[in-house]
Formats: sequence, C-alpha cells, structure tokens
Amino acid sequence: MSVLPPVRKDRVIAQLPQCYSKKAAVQTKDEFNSKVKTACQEQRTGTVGRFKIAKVIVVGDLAVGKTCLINRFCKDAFDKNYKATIGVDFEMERFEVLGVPFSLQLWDTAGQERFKCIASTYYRGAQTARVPCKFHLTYLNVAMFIHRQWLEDALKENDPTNVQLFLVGTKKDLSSPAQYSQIEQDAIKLAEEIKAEYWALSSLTGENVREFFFRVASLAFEVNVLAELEKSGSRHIGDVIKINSNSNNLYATSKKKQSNCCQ
Ligand SMILES: Nc1nc2c(ncn2[C@@H]2O[C@H](COP(=O)(O)OP(=O)(O)OP(=O)(O)O)[C@@H](O)[C@H]2O)c(=O)[nH]1
Ligand SMILES: [Mg+2]
Repeated sequence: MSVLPPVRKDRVIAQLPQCYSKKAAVQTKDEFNSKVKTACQEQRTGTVGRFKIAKVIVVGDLAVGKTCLINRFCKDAFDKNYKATIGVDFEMERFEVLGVPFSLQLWDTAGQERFKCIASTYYRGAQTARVPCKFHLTYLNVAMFIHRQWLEDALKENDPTNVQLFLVGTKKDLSSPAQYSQIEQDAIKLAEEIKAEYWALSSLTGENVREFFFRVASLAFEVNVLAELEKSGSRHIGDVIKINSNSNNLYATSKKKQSNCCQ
C-alpha cells in the first residue's frame, strides 16, 4: 500500500508539453517517445514511478529569482521582498506522467558567493541532475558571465551527458517587448552554445512557470524511463546471449545500444 498521498490533479501530464521556442530547444518533437508510451501503458517503467526521484538543481547569480520561481510553482506564492537563500533549500513536487507517478526534487541554491562552496557540495553525485540555470533577463551581459561560472561548477560534479540543461530568463515582466526581443536573441544564442533549452518566464505574473516545470518533469521522466528500458532490455529471461571470443565486439555492441537509447 502506498503511503504517499495521491498526485494533485493539476500535476497530471498526459501529453509532452511543448518547448518555449523551437529555436532554442534540445528536443522539438511533439510527442513522448513511443517506447516510453508503450512502457507506461504496460507498466514496465521499472524503478521510475516507485523509487526514482529526479534531482533538479537551480543555480544562478544572487537575486535572479531562483527562490521565487520555485515558490511560484510549488506554493503559488510570490514575495516581492528579497530574502537571500542561505546554503541550499529544497522542495519536492510530485507529478503523474503518462499515468506513472514521478517526483522532482527541486534544489534551490544560494546565489551569494560566500555560500557557493556549500551549494556546490549538493551538485555532487547528482547523476540525474537537471540543471535549470537562469539569469536576470534585463542584465543579461553581466549574468551571462556569472551564469557560465555556475554552470561550469555544476557540470564539474556531474557527467554532462547525464544532465539536461535549461537556461531560464527570469523576471520577464520587467522588460518591455522591444528590450525583451533583443535580450532574447542573445539568450537563444547562449542556449544553443551550451546545449540548453531556453525559457523566459515571470514568477510575479506566473507566465510560463507551470509550462516550464511541466516540460522539465516530462523530459526528465522520458530520459529516466528510456534508461530503465535500456537497463532491463539486457536482462530479459530467456534471452539468448551470444558470447563472442572477441571481447572488443562485445564492447562495441553495448556501446552501440547505449547510443540509441535516447533517440
Ligand atoms: N518583477 C519581478 N521580480 C522578481 C521576479 N522574480 C523574483 N523577483 C524579485 O527578485 C528578488 C530576488 O528574488 P529571489 O527569488 O529571492 O532571488 P534568488 O535568486 O533566490 O536569490 P539568492 O537566494 O540570493 O540566490 C526579490 O525581491 C523578488 O521579489 C519576477 O518574476 N518579477
Ligand atoms: Mg534564493
């Protein structure tokens, strides 16, 4: 019997949420991967839905709006007074994706330089980390530089191939449409360069906040289910395993399998 309360009705994801801009998306397909859909229908998602929790680490310069973003989504609250995060905080959010329960653990790190070493210890071991990085849209040039440092630190502690990156422009409400379009061009260029999916949103108005987290949850879910299928694919009962005397071939086969997993 499950001890967890049921997933909230407004956290149910039945379709792949679309990206913010096709120009700055790592994935542009319209639907969930067909293997993932079938696995969910047949309840073959392994540890995803039971024990798996995807870790989302939110990093960025101080006062860019990391805490407000998490609070808007998790508590539907917004505080206009700035209270610096000390060290690190976290929230859990439960979703149901294609009928399977899935949780995101949202790590809210401190932007202040003096807490940076504390925050960086939390990046460690986050093999399934998703790293939304963000900057204050209106001060993009400053933040881009700082942002890169944060990103580099987070990636130092994780295998970059295991991390999905989101570059998030916060405080969209502060820019006029004209300012915003110039800022966005630069942001999209940066997102392409660092292979991140770009989003712009406002925690004050709530614009795109829900859409963004639904997208993060869905992409994290998909990657986790595909990894689970890949793992279980190699140990079906009754499978015939050909053992070749040339061990290089074995290695080549397993490498090939891996590279197909996320297509
Ligand atoms: N206008 C506007 N202000 C925002 C928005 N998001 C955050 N702010 C304001 O920006 C300030 C900093 O927000 P926080 O979320 O505390 O920033 P942070 O990135 O968590 O800062 P640290 O914890 O120091 O790293 C606060 O005064 C917020 O009210 C937004 O979308 N629009
Ligand atoms: Mg904070």
